[in-house]
Amino acid sequence: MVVLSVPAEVTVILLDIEGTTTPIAFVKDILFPYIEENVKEYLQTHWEEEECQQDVSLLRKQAEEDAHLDGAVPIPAASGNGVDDLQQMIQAVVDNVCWQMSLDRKTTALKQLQGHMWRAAFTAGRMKAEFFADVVPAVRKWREAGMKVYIYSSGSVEAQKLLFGHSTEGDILELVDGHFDTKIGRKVESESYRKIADSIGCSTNNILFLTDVTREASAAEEADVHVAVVVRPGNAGLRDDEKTYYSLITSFSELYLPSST
Ligand SMILES: CSCCC(=O)C(=O)COP(=O)(O)O
Ligand SMILES: [Mg+2]
Repeated sequence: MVVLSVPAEVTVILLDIEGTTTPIAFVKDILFPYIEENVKEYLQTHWEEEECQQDVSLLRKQAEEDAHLDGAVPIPAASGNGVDDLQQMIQAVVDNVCWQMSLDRKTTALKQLQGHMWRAAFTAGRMKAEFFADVVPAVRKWREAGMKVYIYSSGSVEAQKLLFGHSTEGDILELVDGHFDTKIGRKVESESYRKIADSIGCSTNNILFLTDVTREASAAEEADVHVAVVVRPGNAGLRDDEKTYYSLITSFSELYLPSST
């Protein structure tokens, strides 16, 4: 088995979700289709609620910023002109959400609405999040060795908590010391990793970030965070130069903590 030694200065392990702790197939084949199939009904049922109106406002603001992009779908402001106007507005939000999802965009606005929609499915027990088999045993071991474990995903913090709270391994939320999402910044920007270190109260070089996406690894590394790229079944392939440059692991069990036996 390949073993990757964790540098002694590392005290925090920061984990990506999709493609790292959780199969991309679970996200692409279960979580995302749930949104596409249910968004219209969700909006029609929850439209009058404050939370739903906040989600729509954030999506509208994002749509304004996206206006210059090819195929962007605008969301008109409410004119208050009755049922037809409402149905048109809901359809515009649906089309905007589906357009963003077709590009796998990671905007905070999209991720916030998705999180709210998944809540009903997870809490009703209609959905359970999948984790790779090596994840929970490794995280337990790291924590026993004194490591802190944090999550940094484009999925909203609320959605992250749903996944960890309703997994095929049971409620594993207690294994996580804290969560970060794109509210702290995009995962492909190095400043986000500096802010995460500040928020945890450590230096960036105390963190080891595990992700499947090399653009995220590169941004983290630029901020002096240690990185390893996680290679899982179903993940996008890596170029040869990426395979040579990055430390690669195929299972969390390949990480060796000098402090553990
Ligand atoms: C709570 S994760 C839901 C999946 C998701 O929406 C997503 O965008 C995953 O992105 P990641 O940053 O974990 O690769
Ligand atoms: Mg990922």
